[in-house]
Amino acid sequence: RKPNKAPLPSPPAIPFAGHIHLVKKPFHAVLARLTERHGPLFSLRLGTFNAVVVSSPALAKECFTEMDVTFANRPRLPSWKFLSEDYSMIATSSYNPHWRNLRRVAAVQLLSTHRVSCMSGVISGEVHAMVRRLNRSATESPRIRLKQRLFELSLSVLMETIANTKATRSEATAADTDMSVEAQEFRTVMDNINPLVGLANLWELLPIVRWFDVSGIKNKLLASVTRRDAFLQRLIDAERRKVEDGGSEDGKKSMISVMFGLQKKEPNVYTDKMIRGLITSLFSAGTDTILATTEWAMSLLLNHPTALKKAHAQIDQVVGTSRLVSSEDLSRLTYLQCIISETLRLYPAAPLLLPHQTYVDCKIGGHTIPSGTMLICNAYAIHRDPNVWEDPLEFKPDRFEDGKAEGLFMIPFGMGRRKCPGEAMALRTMGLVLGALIQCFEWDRVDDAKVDMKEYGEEFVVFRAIPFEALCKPRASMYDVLERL
Ligand code: HEM
Repeated sequence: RKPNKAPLPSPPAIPFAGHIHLVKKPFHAVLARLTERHGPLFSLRLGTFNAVVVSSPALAKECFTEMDVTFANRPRLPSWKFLSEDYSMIATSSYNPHWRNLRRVAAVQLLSTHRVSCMSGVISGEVHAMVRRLNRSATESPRIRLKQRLFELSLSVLMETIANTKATRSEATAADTDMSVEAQEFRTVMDNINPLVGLANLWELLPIVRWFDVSGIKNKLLASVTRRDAFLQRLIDAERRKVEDGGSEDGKKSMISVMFGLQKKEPNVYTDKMIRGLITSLFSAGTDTILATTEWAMSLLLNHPTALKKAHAQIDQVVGTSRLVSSEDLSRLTYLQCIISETLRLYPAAPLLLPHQTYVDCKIGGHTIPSGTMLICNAYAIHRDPNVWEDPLEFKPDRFEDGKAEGLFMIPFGMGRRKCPGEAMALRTMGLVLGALIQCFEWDRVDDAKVDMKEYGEEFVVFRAIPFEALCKPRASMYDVLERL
């Protein structure tokens, strides 16, 4: 590519403050609007961070293929110091041998496709439990909220696969909250942390806000971290006791016991700190992302009843009505997969991925980018690029049918070295839960109005601004299956 001597486009800045006036939630939407004005590559000064924002398939490919290593670092966001034991956890660590080791354990030992297949029975078990409780609630009162139920589901899938907690975990109640004691505890921790961190918070960006810290953000973060760590330490201790008592057979091993096995062989590499850090990262990265995507999918389906009917019909044809959707069915439920892809296109749970950073001077689009610059990749804008997608704002799962979208660029899980290692687990869980929700229940809007699709961006995940609410009726043809759950 030819060098580009022209300065990088940049919105008007305020002396000293840079572009702080542009920092608003949801930040991906602000950046998408700036892209319309300044093009797919522009720079921002966000307090102490110099950033470039990339919003086109070509530039994203350039950053995450040719320049993958160059951009494999993470910026040092102040909140990550407290949340991730001084930047030592997988999602926040710099690109170095320590990160490579964490990544190998996560991708190969804990979350590989093979491991996810081994965990399928456990994931299905949690989906069945959710459907059983939903059936009970819907029979009593058809008006259903899904957010807490989906959080309970994603947390219990992680608790079960990470720490085999079935025997000790409390039962979620059938009431509308449908949250176990553990889910309520972890939700509180996440709700306390989420609004305080991420790129759209002045505390992250401006040292002066941190020095005075009038809202006491640092102390709030530290208090939440103490609570989070106590929750996770209890899981680790309980699993250690079980392993000492003999543990489970290979295929059914929890992630913690897999790591204890590694620790036995190489105690200096697989330290307690490393195990605790990995567990923390998986819980933080895996719960809200699965919850948000499934909630978006259900909202889109309620606004597009034809797609919902088509998914129903395929599930009835492939699975029938005498049993629930299973992992083995997922590859044949092609339309369900199209729905999940189209949801991830329109509402990627982490619309700006996680921020990257270059550790050397480099070039993007021919422009020189100095070492230490933060890279923000706007997957949300890329997924809605009219040059790539026909009717980009429309929900059209059919566009993915029969490989029609092959070659069209989307990166809901990121790309390159720092790509999400939880993709296989997320897709398996979302396929099973969405498949079961469609198979077992009739869904309808609570009134004639379409489901409001307003977004609410916190931390790095974008949720529905108004929690999903719908009328839910068990399908008569599934009564027998639901009774047996
Ligand atoms: C719909 C569900 C999910 C979505 C959309 C998603 C998306 C992402 C994205 C965009 C990133 C950042 C990639 C980058 O920096 O370029 C990421 C990182 C990560 N995700 Fe996920 N994720 C999901 C579920 C999960 C699950 C279930 C787990 C594990 C249980 C997980 C674990 C991680 C970890 C550990 C990282 C950090 C990787 C690193 O920095 O090396 N994610 N995810």
